[in-house]
Amino acid sequence: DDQGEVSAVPQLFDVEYLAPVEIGTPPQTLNLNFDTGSSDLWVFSSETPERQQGGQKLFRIEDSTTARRLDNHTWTITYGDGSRSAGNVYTDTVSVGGVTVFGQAVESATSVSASFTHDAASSGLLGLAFDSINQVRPNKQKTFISNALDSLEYPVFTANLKKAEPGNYNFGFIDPTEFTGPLSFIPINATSGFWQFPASGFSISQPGNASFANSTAGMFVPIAHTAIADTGTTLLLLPAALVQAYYAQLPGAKTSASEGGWVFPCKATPPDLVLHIGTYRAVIPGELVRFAPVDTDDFETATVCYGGVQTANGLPFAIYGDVFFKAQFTVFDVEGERLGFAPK
Ligand SMILES: O=C(CCCl)NNC1=[NH+]CCN1
Repeated sequence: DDQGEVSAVPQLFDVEYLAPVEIGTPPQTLNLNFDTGSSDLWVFSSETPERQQGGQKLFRIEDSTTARRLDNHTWTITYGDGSRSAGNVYTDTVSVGGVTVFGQAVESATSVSASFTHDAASSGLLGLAFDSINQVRPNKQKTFISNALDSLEYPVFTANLKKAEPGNYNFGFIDPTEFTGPLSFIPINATSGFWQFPASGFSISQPGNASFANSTAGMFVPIAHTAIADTGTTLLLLPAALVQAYYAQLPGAKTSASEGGWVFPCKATPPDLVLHIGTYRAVIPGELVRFAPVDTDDFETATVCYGGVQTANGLPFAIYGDVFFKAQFTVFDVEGERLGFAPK
């Protein structure tokens, strides 16, 4: 009964979290973006045009004695942020933190969009959503976690991301030292292929006063919404009405056309945001909302800061991205189709 742990290293301003993945024989280690919002494992490879490469470490297919071409199969994907990639399909041996899958579909990029080209640190993505939204055709392929599930001690994986320091993903076990208090589980709806769940609204609490969050003092704002748990998205993208009501509690907060979202004075301390998920109260500390400096490249000198909470524009659901996972330890219960949350 297998289990594994892998470090999740944040890139600048926690824009994404990369974890090492071993592919092929002998193993080639690539740092991939673990993405619970998609279901394809794709890599920059020896088939990626040089003009679309930007310094990424490549999967050298010809150097792997166990790589096998999946003939007449291709893939193409477009992510929620408009980034895209496409290519050919191989199967090979893939290991994450000691958990090994033989015959894993490894999607080789023959085309990537500019945002991937300009992201030198990421050699691709490892999808952790459900198989139904895998983009390989004519026959969909299974995700790493789907292939690994029967070999895991428990059919789960967990996310423990941190602000500006490495966190970790665990496969096959729940480490009780990574969270405080009891886990609170909610059922998810996997029909759309995502880790999708309902949330009922939010309340505000003053920083560092979580107990206040549960009192009547922190007025509950009943803006119900559907959300997906998505480690591949950087920010916490919520319904416009909810975001407006939250930033109304932060003096000087405003939307900026030039910055493309909500900004506020860096010297302000944003209130904690308490998201109501069933009976669970997910506290997002205000310091996570102070996401990045805008007018300089460090928080000490910047006067304008970009919010970690932004509007989920034109999407059919809210996206609980990395800002959420920096505050909440999360269990992805694949077999049980449940999410478990706990403070940490
Ligand atoms: O595509 C989404 C949103 C699904 Cl609605 N998340 N995953 C991701 N990977 C790269 C950019 N974003």
